[in-house]
Amino acid sequence: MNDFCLEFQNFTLGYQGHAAVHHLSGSVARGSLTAIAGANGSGKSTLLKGIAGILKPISGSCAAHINRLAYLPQQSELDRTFPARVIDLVALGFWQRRGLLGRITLQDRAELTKCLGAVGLEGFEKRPLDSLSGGQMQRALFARTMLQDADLILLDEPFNAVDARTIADLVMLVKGWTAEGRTVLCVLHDHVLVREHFPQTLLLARKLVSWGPTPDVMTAANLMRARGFQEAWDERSGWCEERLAPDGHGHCHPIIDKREQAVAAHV
Ligand SMILES: Nc1ncnc2c1ncn2[C@@H]1O[C@H](COP(=O)(O)OP(=O)(O)OP(=O)(O)O)[C@@H](O)[C@H]1O
Repeated sequence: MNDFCLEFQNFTLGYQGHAAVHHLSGSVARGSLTAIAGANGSGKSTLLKGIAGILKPISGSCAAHINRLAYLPQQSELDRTFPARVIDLVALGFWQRRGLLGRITLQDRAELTKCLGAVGLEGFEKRPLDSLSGGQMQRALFARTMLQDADLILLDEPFNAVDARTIADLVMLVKGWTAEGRTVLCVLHDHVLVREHFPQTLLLARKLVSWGPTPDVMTAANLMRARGFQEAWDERSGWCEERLAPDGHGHCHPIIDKREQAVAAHV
């Protein structure tokens, strides 16, 4: 197997032909734990959606050398009013193995109970989802992720609005996954958490600012560069234009570049 789990080549993603992540190239090592950091609107969720295949690239590619992928979106994207119980949500983790209409075996049931125990939700099987606290919901989603038995796990702000104890428990689980050889990419806003627990960081400001070992990436200079790029990038000027090159191939042209250079020159 390839030592790399993901390989990006000029990977460019966006909406309605406008790029939100520009020309990303590089590789993610198998079994690595990477934080994806950046300001609001810097393209972090867009990147995860591109890796998960929910969003098709405008240009470039992302080669995933994996068997199974698990993607945990932001909680705000989930509908908790759906009349379902914890067991129904967590059992969805089996669908890649059993199919959507597949029967859950006794062994599956035991595995599910074990995963609920691992996230501290023993006995919660029959609780309706809308009765869970934010932290309990996040624990249930982590249990579902565990059941997916994926070799690439994408987490979008999994520690938002959960207390310190829940964060500590969930971080332990994530570290356990990478110890098992799984690769984890995690969108995070909390720089303290990033520095403390994530060996690798990818810092985005719609384009790549820096990527590598966390102490090398999370420097004051890089964070200032990221902020500078982001501030320069207002909604009007931030979009890429899809242009046709003379050979007829579409090309994503970041019209912000001159403004970025101007801002970067001042920081
Ligand atoms: N469905 C969509 N349609 C159009 N534009 C979108 C869509 N989703 C995101 N965008 C835009 O793409 C840009 C990047 O958004 P994205 O959600 O990836 O940022 P983010 O770094 O995850 O932000 P946050 O930290 O606020 O969650 C933003 O300008 C956003 O408004």
